[in-house]
Amino acid sequence: MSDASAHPGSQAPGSAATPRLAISDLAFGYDGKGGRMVLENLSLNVADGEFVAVLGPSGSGKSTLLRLVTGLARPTSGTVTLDGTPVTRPRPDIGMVFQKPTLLPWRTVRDNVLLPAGFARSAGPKVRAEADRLLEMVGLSEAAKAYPFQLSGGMAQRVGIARMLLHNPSLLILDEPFAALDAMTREDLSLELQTIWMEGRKTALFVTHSIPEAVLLADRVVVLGERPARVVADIRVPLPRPRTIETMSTPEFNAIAYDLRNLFRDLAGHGADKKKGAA
Ligand SMILES: Nc1ncnc2c1ncn2[C@@H]1O[C@H](COP(=O)(O)OP(=O)(O)OP(=O)(O)O)[C@@H](O)[C@H]1O
Repeated sequence: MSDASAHPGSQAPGSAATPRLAISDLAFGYDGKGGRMVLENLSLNVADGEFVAVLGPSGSGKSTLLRLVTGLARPTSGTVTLDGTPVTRPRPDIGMVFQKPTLLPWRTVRDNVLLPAGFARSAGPKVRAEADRLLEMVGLSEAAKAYPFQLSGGMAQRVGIARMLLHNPSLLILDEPFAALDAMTREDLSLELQTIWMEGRKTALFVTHSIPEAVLLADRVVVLGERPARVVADIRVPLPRPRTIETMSTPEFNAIAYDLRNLFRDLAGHGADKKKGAA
């Protein structure tokens, strides 16, 4: 099942195709070395321009992994390097989106997009123009002066995506960005994310609980095991791009989704009463 050796993104650091993002022998516990570890022996490489989805049982440490990759937390041991440089703090070339976009309620949509640049008053004209371009790209030009309470969940997440893109990051880190949305909006935004990723030639690491969403978007789906988590499977998704809603009804798509579903059943011990990590 594991396909780790077959893909350039899974080669060792320093090999012919040096990965953009190299996660090496990562360990992390919230209580330090003596406490119960969340991640252990976790290694994962992501190649330049690759879209990698991360699936795993609930509580296995997916969000924790993303916190380490973005520099919001430091590993107990092991390393995270981006373009050969250790990631030790949040940086402008790494853009992040979370399940809830955490918009400032007293600021307009436009100011929320401009938050990383210190709002409209302190941002220069170039950055303000970029915010307007991004708002147009995510279909929110007309809502630029609205406040977060006036937005639907999908609109709010679009603001979060535009904000993530303000400094044109080359690595996108997305933690269940569409989990709180209805099915149709979720599909629309997934395909918009694919466009943003393809047109911007970005690298993406994307956590989701949805097997179809992972297969629709990713070049590779990596699966984390139970806590302390490490990568237990690494599956290539060789479906042509751009993928569409129709892609989801092809036999190739369904075969990959089926394999992943079986893998999850194995991880959860087949029991109907056991918690499931993906749908
Ligand atoms: N700030 C924290 N302090 C202590 N323990 C934490 C903290 N944040 C998370 N944990 C624990 O670390 C483990 C991994 O949590 P994490 O949120 O990374 O998992 P996850 O795979 O993203 O979960 P889910 O799929 O449910 O979102 C869980 O057991 C959680 O209770």
